Amino acid sequence: MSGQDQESVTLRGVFQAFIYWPRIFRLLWSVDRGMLISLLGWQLLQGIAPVAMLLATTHLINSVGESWEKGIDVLYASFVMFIIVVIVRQLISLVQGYQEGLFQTKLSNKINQTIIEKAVGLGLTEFENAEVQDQLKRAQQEASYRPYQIMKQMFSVITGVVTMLSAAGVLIAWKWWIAFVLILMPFASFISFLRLSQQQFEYEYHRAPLRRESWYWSYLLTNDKAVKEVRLYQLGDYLLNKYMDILMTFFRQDKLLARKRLLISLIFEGVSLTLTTSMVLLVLLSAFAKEILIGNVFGYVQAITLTQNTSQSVVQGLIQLCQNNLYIKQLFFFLDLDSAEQKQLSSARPEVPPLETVEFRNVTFRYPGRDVDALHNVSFTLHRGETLAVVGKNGSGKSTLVKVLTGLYPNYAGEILLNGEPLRSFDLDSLQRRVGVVFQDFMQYESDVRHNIGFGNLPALQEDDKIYHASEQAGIKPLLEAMPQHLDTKLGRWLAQGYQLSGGQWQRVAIARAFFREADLYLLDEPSSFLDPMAEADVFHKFQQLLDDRLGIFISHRYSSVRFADKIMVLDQGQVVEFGSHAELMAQDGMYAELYNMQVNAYLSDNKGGSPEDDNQKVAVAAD
Ligand SMILES: Nc1ncnc2c1ncn2[C@@H]1O[C@H](COP(=O)(O)OP(=O)(O)OP(=O)(O)O)[C@@H](O)[C@H]1O
Repeated sequence: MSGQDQESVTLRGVFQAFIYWPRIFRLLWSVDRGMLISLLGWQLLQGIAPVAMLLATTHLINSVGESWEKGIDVLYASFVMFIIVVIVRQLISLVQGYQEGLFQTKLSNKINQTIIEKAVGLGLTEFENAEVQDQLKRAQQEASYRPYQIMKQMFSVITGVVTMLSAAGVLIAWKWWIAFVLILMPFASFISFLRLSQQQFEYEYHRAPLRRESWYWSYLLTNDKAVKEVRLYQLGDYLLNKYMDILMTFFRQDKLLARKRLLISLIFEGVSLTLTTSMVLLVLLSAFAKEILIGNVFGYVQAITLTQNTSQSVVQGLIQLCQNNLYIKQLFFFLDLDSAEQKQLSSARPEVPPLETVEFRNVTFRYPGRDVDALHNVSFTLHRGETLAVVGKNGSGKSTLVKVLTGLYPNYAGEILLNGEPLRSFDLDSLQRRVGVVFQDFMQYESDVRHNIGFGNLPALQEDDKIYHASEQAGIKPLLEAMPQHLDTKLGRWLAQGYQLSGGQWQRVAIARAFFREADLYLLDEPSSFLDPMAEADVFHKFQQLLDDRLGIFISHRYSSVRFADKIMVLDQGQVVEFGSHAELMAQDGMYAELYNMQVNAYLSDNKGGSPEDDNQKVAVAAD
């Protein structure tokens, strides 16, 4: 973790975090300045209200005695004034509550939007980094309410100070030192409580990875995808225990803190109660000695408790402000993350022109934290109208090649050239608009068919003919036509009346999504892993047609499809070990020929005596 984070856990860091206040103010201001100003106004009035109540009550009680001499009108006048103060106070509180609720929602929406915008802007390597994920989690967890709390606490400190000073004013007129003691007393607890808050923050800070882990266990226990394995392997109790272990760790820490807080509170409450009761006794004795009126007994006792309570709440407010400072720092820390990858790719650059050639020139890429290259000196050239099949064992770098080519991992060495110009010199978005891709771990969107396919080309989302055309190319048009609401049929299990598809059908939807994009370059990463041999042959046939004047790269372990590609590249441990057409590679009798023959022989030995049908079909069945 960075030095900045460690620093925040010290007491000095608590105060240093006040530097974020101007930013918090700007944030609050940007949400709704009018509402912010009026909330501040209400808060000031709220601060004066208790003392106005106190004075009105004192006046009311004293007016009883006055009315004996001056008549009943004096009493009525005080009573009316009292009622007005009560009504105004209630009204202020209601209006303030209403506005606060609205403002809180607006603020929380704005912050969540800002966090998500930041997360979306991160590069893939950054996004896959566990530390960045922890920071995101910390920011998300605190963000929706901390800035609001800070604002509320600032307000309540202001209100508290106004109330405290006005209540103390009542006492100063009588005995100034009482006000002085009452105001200063709670400040003695400031450092102890602050340390406690700091400890709580430290616990919270280190909880981020554990929270993610606990979230994952609970996700496995409650998600419909995981439920089959969890049931069958009887993982339920084991996972639940893991989940509960984490929760219990949190609970033990919280309990320890709660005990400390109880102890400190007991000590300070004891001292403060002794002092306050002594002062109340002093008021009573003064009344007994006829130094003050009965109405003033009420006024002074109220002023003592009000001053004591408000100075205590001012101190509590300050402590919470300091504590929230620490949390808010996490939010800004995440928002200030320097996304090197995005910067590298998002500065103003020319658009990618229609693609004619794609060339890899000695491309090398290594994942962060790894000590071997996932791609090492990979070179090849592909022209418009050609298809390239990439084959190789598991972990040989095939999927990485797709991700590097689409700009998801920009930190590669060597050069990727588009029409002879470096990929890095182009605008990334414009490249991605020219690419249709099916990832190995393609998405299954819990939405309707229209969106599942339409996400491939959002501007054409409402163009039913085009969606049907893409679905035809992916071989699922008859399925869509048979669905109850056709393109508006919801897919998956999360939504009500969701229509669940088989693995292969989902994969074809993903293929339709890629085909729906009017792309120059299609990248299919094991697009037939879930498909039956007939479906696979059908999809590849359509793929070849689609690629008539475009570029296509597909990754497959099924040699029945691979053999028809114009070029075949064999990767082994990130390096190109063979390159050529099917015939050329078979003639070389190297790794490709070995893998190809292995699949054919496996099929043939399983089907001895069967009629010699289409060779393509045999290999397809043998594959995977
Ligand atoms: N996100 C990642 N972070 C770190 N290492 C990764 C990541 N993805 C893949 N790797 C590593 O990079 C290497 C190449 O992985 P890649 O997914 O490109 O292989 P592949 O040829 O597509 O394998 P498969 O046939 O199993 O799909 C592997 O050693 C893998 O462990």
